[in-house]
Amino acid sequence: MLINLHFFCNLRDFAYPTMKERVPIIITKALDTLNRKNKIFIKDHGQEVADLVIALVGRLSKLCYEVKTNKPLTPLTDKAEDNECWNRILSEEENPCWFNSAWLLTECYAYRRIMEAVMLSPQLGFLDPFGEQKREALIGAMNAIKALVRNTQAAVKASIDDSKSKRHHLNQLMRVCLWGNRCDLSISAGQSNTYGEMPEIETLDSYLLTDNIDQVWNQFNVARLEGKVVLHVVLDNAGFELLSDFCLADFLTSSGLVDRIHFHGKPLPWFVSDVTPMDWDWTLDQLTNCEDTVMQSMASVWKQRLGDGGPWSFSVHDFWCSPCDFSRMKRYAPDLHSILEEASLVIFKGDLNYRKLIGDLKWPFCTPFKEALRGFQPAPLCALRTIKCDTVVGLSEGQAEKALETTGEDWMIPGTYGVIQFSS
Ligand SMILES: O=P(O)(O)OC[C@@]1(O)O[C@H](CO)[C@@H](O)[C@@H]1O
Ligand SMILES: [Mn+2]
Repeated sequence: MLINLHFFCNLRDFAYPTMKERVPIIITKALDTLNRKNKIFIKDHGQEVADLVIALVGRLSKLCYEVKTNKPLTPLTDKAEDNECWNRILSEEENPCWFNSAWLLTECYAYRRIMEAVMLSPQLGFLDPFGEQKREALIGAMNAIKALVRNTQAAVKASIDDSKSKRHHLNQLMRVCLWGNRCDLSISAGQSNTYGEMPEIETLDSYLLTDNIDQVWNQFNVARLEGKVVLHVVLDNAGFELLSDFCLADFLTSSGLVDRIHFHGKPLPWFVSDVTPMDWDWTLDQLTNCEDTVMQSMASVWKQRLGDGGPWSFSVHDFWCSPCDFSRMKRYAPDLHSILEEASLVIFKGDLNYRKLIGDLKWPFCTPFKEALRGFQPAPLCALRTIKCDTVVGLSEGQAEKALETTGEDWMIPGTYGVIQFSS
């Protein structure tokens, strides 16, 4: 059994610079944004709310100081639904503090404390400390999105009654969905890192370390023989990545490969870029109201599919914003686990979801993906993940060493490499 193989804040692990530098930068960027918009808050919401935002900024500065000076992790004091679960988990830790507790706990706790600071003033319920960054990122990605939407339409047309073409375009769009995960504001500590035009997807294949697309294709066909094909997508980042998820979903639905798709978002602003219900609605509104008629019509179809009785649906669950890795889902969120059990396939997007799939443990690189799941298998699942922290499994002998040699010691940090890993 793996013991003490969690990430802690020692100099060797990426956990250290994340907690020492990047999380304080992310908190500071959030409070700076709120400070800068004080006049807008007065204009839009009145002096009382603006004063509450000033108090919020004070709470965020205090949180930043606590992180930097390695203070104890304190129980949550807001009245949110997940408060009791969070405080139970914290109470199970022995003297938890920022630099001595497991990284997965402390990093998730940091984002939950940011939202505690907001939710302590119920009148600020409308506030997303990362909203401005996510909106700017989407607007900055509009050219790439215009190209992607057109490519998706062409893929659907080319795939009608042509299984070989369907297979080829699935391959393409799964890759776009994977590499779209590089666009994440937490790793860049808020610097927008969206693409201009999406680079030719094949040129990125040399960075794709595991490609289980054949098993994904096979799973769709096996599920088709058994009846309805139901896909669940556990979303990650808003902006370009969410559009790549929408386009993959559009292709799968329009080509008849999949009958129903359920998307899982986050109930709270999370790791800067993650998709909240507000991001979901705002993104669809941006596209249906933009001047580009192709995007407008595509997004209108998506909105119809999300309507009553449509084939698409969206929901959130507190568990996605808990510090629990997914092997604990059955115990901490049995309702969510049984929802996933209905799926023909569950796609998990991004790095944090991948860390939770494998317990954020320091596995040997060649550990089989299924072994690293440690029993978490509500349904056949596929991880689409660009590597942004120092753990990965399912590699073949020598791959990690080659990547290290080619790219240098930080090869696992900026999302340069990716994996498409399937387990059933
Ligand atoms: O889940 P995502 O959006 O792909 O990445 C989340 C992330 O940016 O945050 C953590 C480090 O701060 C890592 O898991 C990863 O770098
Ligand atoms: Mn994310």
